Amino acid sequence: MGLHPAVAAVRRPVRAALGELPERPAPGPRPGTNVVVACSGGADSLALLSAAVFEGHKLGLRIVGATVDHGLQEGSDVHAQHVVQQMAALGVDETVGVRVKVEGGGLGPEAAARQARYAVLDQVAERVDAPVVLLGHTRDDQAETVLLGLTRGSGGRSLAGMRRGFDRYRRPLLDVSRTDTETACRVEGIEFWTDPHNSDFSYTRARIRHRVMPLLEEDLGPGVAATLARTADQLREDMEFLDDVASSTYHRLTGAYGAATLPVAELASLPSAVRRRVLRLAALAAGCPAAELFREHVLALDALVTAWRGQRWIDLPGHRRARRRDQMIHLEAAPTGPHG
Ligand SMILES: Nc1ncnc2c1ncn2[C@@H]1O[C@H](COP(=O)(O)OP(=O)(O)OP(=O)(O)O)[C@@H](O)[C@H]1O
Repeated sequence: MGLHPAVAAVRRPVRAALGELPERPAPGPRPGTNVVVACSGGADSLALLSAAVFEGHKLGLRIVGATVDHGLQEGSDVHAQHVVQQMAALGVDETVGVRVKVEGGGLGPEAAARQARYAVLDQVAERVDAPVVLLGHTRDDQAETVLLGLTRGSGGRSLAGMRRGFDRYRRPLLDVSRTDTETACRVEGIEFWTDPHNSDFSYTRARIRHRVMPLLEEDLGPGVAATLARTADQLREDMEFLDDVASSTYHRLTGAYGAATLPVAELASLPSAVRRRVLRLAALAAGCPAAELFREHVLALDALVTAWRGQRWIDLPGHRRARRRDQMIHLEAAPTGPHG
Protein backbone atom coordinates (compact mmCIF):
# COMPACT_ATOMS: atom_id res chain seq x y z
CA MET A 1 0.00 0.00 0.00
CA GLY A 2 1.36 3.47 -0.93
CA LEU A 3 2.02 6.21 1.55
CA HIS A 4 -1.16 8.04 2.56
CA PRO A 5 -1.24 11.53 0.93
CA ALA A 6 -1.65 13.26 4.31
CA VAL A 7 1.38 11.47 5.76
CA ALA A 8 3.34 12.34 2.63
CA ALA A 9 2.19 15.98 2.90
CA VAL A 10 3.58 16.18 6.43
CA ARG A 11 6.81 14.29 5.76
CA ARG A 12 7.82 16.19 2.64
CA PRO A 13 8.49 19.61 4.24
CA VAL A 14 9.98 17.98 7.33
CA ARG A 15 12.45 16.12 5.10
CA ALA A 16 13.28 19.41 3.36
CA ALA A 17 13.80 21.23 6.67
CA LEU A 18 16.01 18.49 8.09
CA GLY A 19 17.99 18.27 4.86
CA GLU A 20 18.83 21.94 5.18
CA LEU A 21 20.28 21.91 8.68
CA PRO A 22 22.83 24.63 9.13
CA GLU A 23 26.31 23.31 8.73
CA ARG A 24 27.92 21.92 11.83
CA PRO A 25 31.69 21.34 12.02
CA ALA A 26 31.50 18.91 9.08
CA PRO A 27 29.39 19.99 6.10
CA GLY A 28 25.79 18.71 6.09
CA PRO A 29 23.98 17.08 8.94
CA ARG A 30 26.41 15.05 11.00
CA PRO A 31 25.22 11.69 12.23
CA GLY A 32 24.25 12.22 15.80
CA THR A 33 23.27 15.87 15.36
CA ASN A 34 20.34 16.59 17.62
CA VAL A 35 17.09 18.09 16.43
CA VAL A 36 14.56 19.24 19.01
CA VAL A 37 10.88 18.84 18.19
CA ALA A 38 8.48 20.92 20.32
CA CYS A 39 5.47 18.78 21.04
CA SER A 40 2.26 19.86 22.76
CA GLY A 41 0.44 16.59 22.17
CA GLY A 42 -1.81 18.18 19.53
CA ALA A 43 -2.21 16.69 16.05
CA ASP A 44 0.15 19.21 14.47
CA SER A 45 3.11 18.55 16.71
CA LEU A 46 2.59 14.77 16.95
CA ALA A 47 2.40 14.48 13.16
CA LEU A 48 5.51 16.65 13.02
CA LEU A 49 7.31 14.51 15.57
CA SER A 50 6.44 11.29 13.80
CA ALA A 51 7.65 12.70 10.48
CA ALA A 52 10.83 14.04 12.11
CA VAL A 53 11.62 10.61 13.57
CA PHE A 54 11.03 8.93 10.22
CA GLU A 55 12.95 11.43 8.10
CA GLY A 56 15.53 12.37 10.72
CA HIS A 57 16.64 8.82 11.39
CA LYS A 58 17.19 8.28 7.68
CA LEU A 59 19.61 11.22 7.86
CA GLY A 60 21.32 9.88 10.96
CA LEU A 61 19.89 12.62 13.19
CA ARG A 62 18.97 12.24 16.86
CA ILE A 63 15.45 13.43 17.58
CA VAL A 64 14.77 15.01 20.95
CA GLY A 65 11.08 15.44 21.74
CA ALA A 66 10.36 18.26 24.20
CA THR A 67 7.09 19.10 25.87
CA VAL A 68 6.45 21.98 28.23
CA ASP A 69 3.89 21.87 31.01
CA HIS A 70 2.76 25.42 31.69
CA GLY A 71 0.87 24.26 34.76
CA LEU A 72 -2.06 26.48 33.82
CA GLN A 73 -4.78 23.83 33.70
CA GLU A 74 -5.74 21.22 36.18
CA GLY A 75 -4.20 17.89 35.20
CA SER A 76 -1.63 19.50 32.93
CA ASP A 77 1.08 17.41 34.62
CA VAL A 78 -0.74 14.19 33.73
CA HIS A 79 -1.14 15.41 30.17
CA ALA A 80 2.57 16.26 29.93
CA GLN A 81 3.53 12.80 31.20
CA HIS A 82 1.26 11.26 28.59
CA VAL A 83 2.94 13.32 25.86
CA VAL A 84 6.36 12.17 27.07
CA GLN A 85 5.18 8.53 26.80
CA GLN A 86 3.74 9.16 23.35
CA MET A 87 6.98 10.74 22.15
CA ALA A 88 8.94 7.74 23.43
CA ALA A 89 6.51 5.35 21.72
CA LEU A 90 6.99 7.24 18.46
CA GLY A 91 10.69 6.43 18.61
CA VAL A 92 12.40 9.65 19.64
CA ASP A 93 15.94 9.28 20.94
CA GLU A 94 15.38 11.43 23.98
CA THR A 95 12.33 12.87 25.70
CA VAL A 96 12.25 16.04 27.73
CA GLY A 97 9.28 17.10 29.83
CA VAL A 98 9.67 20.35 31.71
CA ARG A 99 7.25 22.06 34.03
CA VAL A 100 7.53 25.82 34.07
CA LYS A 101 6.23 28.46 36.38
CA VAL A 102 4.43 30.98 34.23
CA GLU A 103 4.81 34.46 35.61
CA GLY A 104 2.93 37.28 33.96
CA GLY A 105 5.37 40.14 34.48
CA GLY A 106 3.02 42.50 32.66
CA LEU A 107 2.15 39.94 29.97
CA GLY A 108 -1.19 38.18 29.47
CA PRO A 109 -1.30 34.48 30.44
CA GLU A 110 -0.91 33.27 26.86
CA ALA A 111 2.04 35.51 26.09
CA ALA A 112 3.64 34.63 29.42
CA ALA A 113 3.21 30.90 28.70
CA ARG A 114 4.72 31.39 25.25
CA GLN A 115 7.70 33.25 26.67
CA ALA A 116 8.29 30.56 29.28
CA ARG A 117 7.95 27.84 26.63
CA TYR A 118 10.51 29.37 24.29
CA ALA A 119 12.91 29.87 27.19
CA VAL A 120 12.68 26.14 27.96
CA LEU A 121 13.04 25.15 24.31
CA ASP A 122 16.11 27.38 24.03
CA GLN A 123 17.65 25.73 27.09
CA VAL A 124 16.96 22.25 25.76
CA ALA A 125 18.44 23.13 22.37
CA GLU A 126 21.52 24.57 24.01
CA ARG A 127 21.99 21.58 26.29
CA VAL A 128 21.90 19.09 23.41
CA ASP A 129 23.61 21.50 20.98
CA ALA A 130 20.72 21.26 18.52
CA PRO A 131 21.01 23.55 15.51
CA VAL A 132 17.26 23.53 15.02
CA VAL A 133 14.02 23.29 16.95
CA LEU A 134 10.95 22.30 14.94
CA LEU A 135 7.54 23.80 15.68
CA GLY A 136 4.25 22.41 14.36
CA HIS A 137 2.33 25.52 13.31
CA THR A 138 0.17 24.79 10.28
CA ARG A 139 -1.22 26.76 7.37
CA ASP A 140 -4.47 27.15 9.30
CA ASP A 141 -2.62 28.69 12.24
CA GLN A 142 -1.07 31.07 9.74
CA ALA A 143 -4.45 31.99 8.23
CA GLU A 144 -5.91 32.58 11.69
CA THR A 145 -2.95 34.78 12.59
CA VAL A 146 -3.58 36.93 9.51
CA LEU A 147 -7.29 37.26 10.31
CA LEU A 148 -6.53 38.05 13.93
CA GLY A 149 -4.14 40.75 12.81
CA LEU A 150 -6.76 42.21 10.44
CA THR A 151 -9.42 42.36 13.13
CA ARG A 152 -7.02 44.03 15.56
CA GLY A 153 -5.97 46.65 13.06
CA SER A 154 -2.39 45.42 13.30
CA GLY A 155 0.38 46.49 11.01
CA GLY A 156 2.29 44.56 8.40
CA ARG A 157 4.37 42.69 10.96
CA SER A 158 1.28 40.90 12.22
CA LEU A 159 -0.38 40.47 8.85
CA ALA A 160 2.78 38.92 7.52
CA GLY A 161 2.04 36.06 9.89
CA MET A 162 4.52 33.70 11.43
CA ARG A 163 7.96 33.32 9.97
CA ARG A 164 9.03 29.98 8.52
CA GLY A 165 12.09 30.23 10.63
CA PHE A 166 13.75 32.51 13.17
CA ASP A 167 16.95 31.93 15.08
CA ARG A 168 17.11 28.17 15.46
CA TYR A 169 13.34 27.66 15.11
CA ARG A 170 11.73 26.18 11.98
CA ARG A 171 8.07 25.76 11.08
CA PRO A 172 8.08 23.13 8.36
CA LEU A 173 4.30 22.59 8.42
CA LEU A 174 3.39 26.17 7.54
CA ASP A 175 2.10 25.01 4.13
CA VAL A 176 0.38 21.93 5.50
CA SER A 177 -3.29 22.00 6.50
CA ARG A 178 -4.38 21.14 10.03
CA THR A 179 -6.68 18.50 8.52
CA ASP A 180 -3.68 16.79 6.96
CA THR A 181 -1.90 16.65 10.32
CA GLU A 182 -5.01 15.16 11.92
CA THR A 183 -5.43 12.65 9.10
CA ALA A 184 -1.73 11.76 9.28
CA CYS A 185 -2.13 11.04 13.01
CA ARG A 186 -5.20 8.87 12.42
CA VAL A 187 -3.53 6.95 9.62
CA GLU A 188 -0.50 6.34 11.82
CA GLY A 189 -2.62 5.39 14.81
CA ILE A 190 -1.48 8.38 16.87
CA GLU A 191 -3.99 9.62 19.40
CA PHE A 192 -3.86 13.38 19.60
CA TRP A 193 -5.05 15.88 22.16
CA THR A 194 -7.28 18.83 21.47
CA ASP A 195 -6.48 21.80 23.65
CA PRO A 196 -9.73 22.88 25.35
CA HIS A 197 -8.57 26.50 24.93
CA ASN A 198 -8.97 26.07 21.21
CA SER A 199 -12.73 25.77 21.56
CA ASP A 200 -13.11 28.28 24.38
CA PHE A 201 -15.02 31.04 22.64
CA SER A 202 -13.85 33.66 25.07
CA TYR A 203 -10.62 33.56 23.00
CA THR A 204 -10.82 35.47 19.71
CA ARG A 205 -8.61 32.87 18.04
CA ALA A 206 -11.09 30.12 18.91
CA ARG A 207 -13.95 32.14 17.43
CA ILE A 208 -11.93 32.77 14.29
CA ARG A 209 -11.07 29.08 14.04
CA HIS A 210 -14.50 27.65 14.66
CA ARG A 211 -16.86 30.35 13.43
CA VAL A 212 -15.22 32.78 11.04
CA MET A 213 -13.02 30.40 9.03
CA PRO A 214 -15.81 27.85 8.41
CA LEU A 215 -18.11 30.67 7.30
CA LEU A 216 -15.47 32.06 4.94
CA GLU A 217 -14.81 28.62 3.56
CA GLU A 218 -18.49 27.96 3.05
CA ASP A 219 -18.98 31.24 1.21
CA LEU A 220 -15.67 31.62 -0.59
CA GLY A 221 -14.48 28.06 -1.01
CA PRO A 222 -12.13 25.77 0.86
CA GLY A 223 -8.98 27.53 -0.37
CA VAL A 224 -9.38 30.53 1.97
CA ALA A 225 -6.76 29.39 4.48
CA ALA A 226 -4.27 28.89 1.67
CA THR A 227 -4.94 32.32 0.16
CA LEU A 228 -4.65 34.03 3.54
CA ALA A 229 -1.38 32.23 4.13
CA ARG A 230 -0.21 33.31 0.66
CA THR A 231 -1.04 36.93 1.52
CA ALA A 232 1.13 36.55 4.61
CA ASP A 233 4.00 35.23 2.49
CA GLN A 234 3.80 38.17 0.09
CA LEU A 235 3.65 40.69 2.90
CA ARG A 236 6.51 39.03 4.68
CA GLU A 237 8.74 39.52 1.66
CA ASP A 238 8.08 43.28 1.77
CA MET A 239 8.40 43.42 5.54
CA GLU A 240 11.72 41.64 5.48
CA PHE A 241 13.04 44.06 2.90
CA LEU A 242 11.99 47.02 5.06
CA ASP A 243 13.44 45.33 8.15
CA ASP A 244 16.76 44.89 6.35
CA VAL A 245 16.84 48.52 5.24
CA ALA A 246 15.97 49.65 8.78
CA SER A 247 18.57 47.39 10.33
CA SER A 248 21.39 48.67 8.14
CA THR A 249 20.24 52.28 8.71
CA TYR A 250 20.15 51.69 12.46
CA HIS A 251 23.65 50.20 12.45
CA ARG A 252 24.99 53.03 10.33
CA LEU A 253 23.51 55.63 12.71
CA THR A 254 24.62 53.93 15.90
CA GLY A 255 28.06 53.36 14.37
CA ALA A 256 28.31 57.12 13.90
CA TYR A 257 26.51 58.40 17.02
CA GLY A 258 26.59 55.60 19.63
CA ALA A 259 24.03 53.01 20.66
CA ALA A 260 21.54 55.13 22.59
CA THR A 261 21.52 58.38 20.65
CA LEU A 262 19.99 58.98 17.27
CA PRO A 263 20.16 62.18 15.23
CA VAL A 264 16.79 63.86 14.70
CA ALA A 265 17.63 65.34 11.31
CA GLU A 266 18.65 62.01 9.81
CA LEU A 267 15.68 60.23 11.33
CA ALA A 268 13.31 62.89 9.99
CA SER A 269 14.65 62.40 6.49
CA LEU A 270 13.79 58.67 6.48
CA PRO A 271 10.50 57.31 5.14
CA SER A 272 8.23 56.70 8.13
CA ALA A 273 8.18 52.91 7.58
CA VAL A 274 11.97 52.86 7.96
CA ARG A 275 12.18 55.51 10.69
CA ARG A 276 9.71 53.72 12.95
CA ARG A 277 11.57 50.48 12.53
CA VAL A 278 14.85 52.20 13.38
CA LEU A 279 13.25 53.65 16.52
CA ARG A 280 11.91 50.23 17.46
CA LEU A 281 15.38 48.72 17.06
CA ALA A 282 16.83 51.48 19.21
CA ALA A 283 14.23 50.85 21.93
CA LEU A 284 14.98 47.12 21.88
CA ALA A 285 18.70 47.79 22.04
CA ALA A 286 18.09 50.14 24.97
CA GLY A 287 16.50 47.23 26.85
CA CYS A 288 12.76 47.45 26.18
CA PRO A 289 11.36 43.89 26.21
CA ALA A 290 10.10 42.97 22.72
CA ALA A 291 6.86 41.49 24.04
CA GLU A 292 5.96 44.75 25.77
CA LEU A 293 7.05 47.18 23.13
CA PHE A 294 3.88 48.17 21.28
CA ARG A 295 3.09 50.40 18.36
CA GLU A 296 1.95 53.16 20.70
CA HIS A 297 5.47 53.30 22.17
CA VAL A 298 7.05 53.48 18.73
CA LEU A 299 4.59 56.21 17.72
CA ALA A 300 5.45 58.18 20.86
CA LEU A 301 9.14 57.90 19.94
CA ASP A 302 8.30 58.91 16.40
CA ALA A 303 6.48 61.97 17.68
CA LEU A 304 9.72 63.09 19.36
CA VAL A 305 11.16 63.27 15.86
CA THR A 306 8.27 64.48 13.75
CA ALA A 307 5.87 66.26 16.09
CA TRP A 308 8.08 67.68 18.79
CA ARG A 309 6.42 70.25 20.99
CA GLY A 310 8.90 70.21 23.83
CA GLN A 311 7.81 66.83 25.20
CA ARG A 312 9.78 65.80 28.21
CA TRP A 313 10.76 62.18 28.91
CA ILE A 314 8.49 59.58 27.42
CA ASP A 315 8.18 56.29 29.28
CA LEU A 316 8.96 53.03 27.58
CA PRO A 317 8.45 49.46 28.78
CA GLY A 318 11.15 47.75 30.80
CA HIS A 319 11.78 50.93 32.84
CA ARG A 320 13.30 52.73 29.92
CA ARG A 321 12.68 56.26 28.74
CA ALA A 322 13.49 58.55 25.86
CA ARG A 323 13.68 62.24 25.15
CA ARG A 324 14.86 64.71 22.57
CA ARG A 325 17.68 67.06 23.38
CA ASP A 326 20.23 68.92 21.27
CA GLN A 327 18.74 67.53 18.06
CA MET A 328 19.27 63.98 19.28
CA ILE A 329 16.93 61.27 20.56
CA HIS A 330 18.33 59.79 23.76
CA LEU A 331 17.22 56.45 25.19
CA GLU A 332 18.17 55.32 28.65
CA ALA A 333 17.18 53.39 31.78
CA ALA A 334 14.58 55.22 33.84
CA PRO A 335 15.82 56.16 37.31
CA THR A 336 14.37 54.00 40.06
CA GLY A 337 13.20 55.12 43.46
CA PRO A 338 10.32 57.23 44.73
CA HIS A 339 11.43 60.42 43.03
CA GLY A 340 12.59 58.77 39.82
N1 LIG B 1 3.28 22.86 25.69
C1 LIG B 1 4.05 22.77 24.62
N2 LIG B 1 5.20 22.08 24.67
C2 LIG B 1 6.01 21.99 23.59
N3 LIG B 1 5.73 22.58 22.42
C3 LIG B 1 4.61 23.27 22.30
C4 LIG B 1 3.70 23.41 23.39
N4 LIG B 1 2.66 24.18 22.98
C5 LIG B 1 2.90 24.49 21.69
N5 LIG B 1 4.07 23.96 21.27
C6 LIG B 1 4.68 24.07 19.94
O1 LIG B 1 4.10 25.19 19.28
C7 LIG B 1 3.37 24.76 18.13
C8 LIG B 1 2.11 25.58 17.99
O2 LIG B 1 1.26 25.29 19.05
P1 LIG B 1 -0.02 26.15 19.35
O3 LIG B 1 -0.61 26.61 18.06
O4 LIG B 1 -0.83 25.40 20.30
O5 LIG B 1 0.65 27.27 20.15
P2 LIG B 1 0.51 28.80 20.08
O6 LIG B 1 0.39 29.21 21.50
O7 LIG B 1 -0.49 29.25 19.10
O8 LIG B 1 1.96 28.98 19.47
P3 LIG B 1 2.89 30.21 19.61
O9 LIG B 1 2.66 30.68 20.97
O10 LIG B 1 4.27 29.60 19.41
O11 LIG B 1 2.48 31.14 18.52
C9 LIG B 1 3.11 23.27 18.37
O12 LIG B 1 2.93 22.58 17.17
C10 LIG B 1 4.36 22.86 19.08
O13 LIG B 1 5.41 22.66 18.17
